[in-house]
This record gives sequence, C-alpha cells and structure tokens, in this order.
Amino acid sequence: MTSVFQMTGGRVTLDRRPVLRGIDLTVSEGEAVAILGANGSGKSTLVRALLGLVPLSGGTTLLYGVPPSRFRDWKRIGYVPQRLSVGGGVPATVREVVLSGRIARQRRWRRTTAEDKAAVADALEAMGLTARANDPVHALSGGQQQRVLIARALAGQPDVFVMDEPTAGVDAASQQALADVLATLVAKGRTVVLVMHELGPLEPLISRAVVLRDGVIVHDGKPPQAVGVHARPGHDHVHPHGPAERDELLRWTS
Ligand SMILES: Nc1ncnc2c1ncn2[C@@H]1O[C@H](COP(=O)(O)OP(=O)(O)OP(=O)(O)O)[C@@H](O)[C@H]1O
Repeated sequence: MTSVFQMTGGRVTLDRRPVLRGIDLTVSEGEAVAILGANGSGKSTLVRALLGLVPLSGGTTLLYGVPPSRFRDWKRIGYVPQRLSVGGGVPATVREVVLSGRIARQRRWRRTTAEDKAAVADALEAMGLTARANDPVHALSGGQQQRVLIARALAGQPDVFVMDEPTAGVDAASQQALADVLATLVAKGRTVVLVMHELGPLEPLISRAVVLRDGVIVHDGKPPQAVGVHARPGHDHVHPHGPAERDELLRWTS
C-alpha cells in the first residue's frame, strides 16, 4: 500500500526544547487516523513536521515517498491548520477564501472554471455556508471561520486531509456535518489525519489512533475505548468535557 506519510526517528526541537523525540509513524493511503494527546504533547508539531512545515532536528520524513522539500504535488494535500485567522484585514468573502482552496489546482492566469465553481459550491454546501458565501469572513464567528477553512480544504479535492482540531469551537451540528463529509471521503479512499482532543461525532470514522505524550508515541492502534465511549453521540454526559476525558486517556495509555 502506498504510504502517504513516513516518519522515521523524527525529532523536533523548538527553543532548544525537544518537542518530538523519535517518532516512527507511517500513514498509508485510505487510513483515517486521529492524533490524540494532552495539551502540549506535540500533536500540532507532529502534523506540521509531516508536512515539512517544521524542520526535523533528527530522523527523516517522507511525503508520498519524497522529502517534503522536494514534494511538488501539493494539490494532493488539504491542510486545515489550528486557529488560523482568515480574512485578517482583507475583506475577503467566504466564497473567495473557499475558492483559494483551488489555487494549487489552477494553472497560472487561468480563469475560474465551471469545475472550480462547482467544487466551491459543493464545499460551501457541505459545511452549511451557502447562505454566508458573500459575507466577509471577518464578520463570522470563530467556529464559522473554522468551517470556512474546512470548506477551503474540501474545495481543493485533495487526496489527503490533515486537519488540526477541526471541531474546536464548532457547534455540534457542524461537527456532525464534518463527520458525514469525511466519512464519504474515507469511503472513496481518501486519507484523513485529524488532530483531536476528543473524537466526538468523528469517532465512527477513525480506524486508528496515535496517542502522543511528551513528544513520544505511547499508543498506536485502535482508538482508546474511554475516549470513544464518552465521545459517542447520545452518551449521557454527567461530567464536563475535557480534562476528565483526557485524564482517562492518559490513564488508559499509562
Ligand atoms: N514555535 C515554538 N517555539 C517553542 N516551543 C513551541 C513552539 N511551538 C510549540 N512549542 C511547544 O511545543 C510543545 C508541543 O506543542 P504542540 O502545539 O505541538 O502541542 P499540541 O499537542 O498540539 O498541543 P495543543 O493541544 O495545546 O494544541 C508545547 O510545549 C509547546 O509549547
């Protein structure tokens, strides 16, 4: 099976602090992987390093078999970073930001095609943003902006989706919408790597969980049951979300 990501002995040092310490991780085409772990365990750094956005201080990482610095086929990758502020001072509309997800597919100077427009319309629809398409992005709430970023990745129709906490700050209905979209993509053989705190509605989609603690992988296999059960829709929450589930996860892996 083709490996999408292949990191061997990956080390990342930031501010002289070892943030990733000897990561061996291969993700094959068609997998749906959750990267789990406590705050600061290195999840975001790991996905950024897999994409070549953070340099390794040791080890190697390959993207479709080549080092990220030599990788050229970026249209195959859709990345939704954590807490990116979109729009900024530029009054871009929701549609424009989502259309920017097509850039890697467009040849220079090429006009927006009917295919681009259809992909953007589908992505807006999937994330429930059709009615907001002409609104400036900065007028949207944080959760809505997150949906715009997800729609932008969807519009690019990549083979691989890497999403850093895509459900953070996103309401339950939109989380379910994302779960449905991703389930369809996984069924079509797309690869999905999600950084998560808790699986929530995305749990049925996840076939493999990689749990980080202090920059090392402490579990790589089936999703931890404690997280899965608590995160299942319909589970009767009698405790606040967050720390309790993370504690259980950490206990599970200790
Ligand atoms: N640019 C940076 N410079 C120095 N330290 C950094 C930098 N980025 C991250 N770190 C540190 O690296 C560690 C791992 O951070 P990372 O964001 O990868 O963790 P995380 O598991 O994604 O956390 P969270 O769930 O809070 O997003 C943290 O201790 C963080 O403070």
